Amino acid sequence: MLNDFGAVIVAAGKGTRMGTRESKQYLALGGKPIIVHTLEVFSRIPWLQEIVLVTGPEDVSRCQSWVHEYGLDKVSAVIPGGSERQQSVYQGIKQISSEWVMIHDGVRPFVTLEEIESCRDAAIREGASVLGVPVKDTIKQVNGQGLITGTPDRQSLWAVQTPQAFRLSDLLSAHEAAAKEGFTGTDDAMLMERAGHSVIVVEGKYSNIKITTPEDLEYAAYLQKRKGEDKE
Ligand SMILES: Nc1ccn([C@@H]2O[C@H](COP(=O)(O)OP(=O)(O)OP(=O)(O)O)[C@@H](O)[C@H]2O)c(=O)n1
Ligand SMILES: C[C@](O)(CO)[C@H](O)COP(=O)(O)O
Repeated sequence: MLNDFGAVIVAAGKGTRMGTRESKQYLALGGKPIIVHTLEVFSRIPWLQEIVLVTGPEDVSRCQSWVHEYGLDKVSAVIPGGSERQQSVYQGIKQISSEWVMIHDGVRPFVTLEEIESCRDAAIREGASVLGVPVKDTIKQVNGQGLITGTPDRQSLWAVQTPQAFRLSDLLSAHEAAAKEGFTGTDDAMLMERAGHSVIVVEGKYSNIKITTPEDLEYAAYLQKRKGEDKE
């Protein structure tokens, strides 16, 4: 099929910055695990062919049960990830059979269909795309002693989110090159940039938060409530 898309949802992290005993992607939000909310958003996308869910090795079976319990029929595989996000993504993309792939963090449950479609359209048009938002703060470069060493021009700074969308073959090669060179990046666009690809940023929304630290949970609860009210 032309321009067919799959998604890899990565959820194999330990949530060290959250500090809860249960990894953050399994914490309940409005009565359901955060990861289920994220999977539900992608499961409702009519043009998406397949979803690969990457979890911690010890969580594969409970995630498989949620896939059945919540009727997440687009999930084609639930597989174990690696110790770094990059390894988890690589394991996931090896299972994708579509021409294009979107990578999304399992802990970004508030992404909307509109944002996902903007990201998809930009990838088809430009070859690779990521969602992002202009930074609101002034950003400083600071050295190990706490001294400011620079203030980059804010006009050029964006906080990058997921999804990030790529041609599968390009992303596989970029991951393989990074692994060969021992490079670890914090997102997939970084690997594509290193491999010489142009990646376009599509303006998303500030509400597409990555649930990372305890204060994010309160904001997530607020966003979830607002989402429920919007549906009423
Ligand atoms: N080895 C890893 C590390 C991260 N992730 C996933 O990548 C996403 C973004 O990562 P982050 O928020 O950094 O999650 P954690 O690694 O779990 O958090 P921390 O860095 O605080 O430990 C999350 O959905 C996380 O589960 C993953 O699949 N495999
Ligand atoms: C991919 C990402 O969500 C973009 O903001 C982010 O880079 C993940 O990195 P983290 O530092 O592991 O949260």
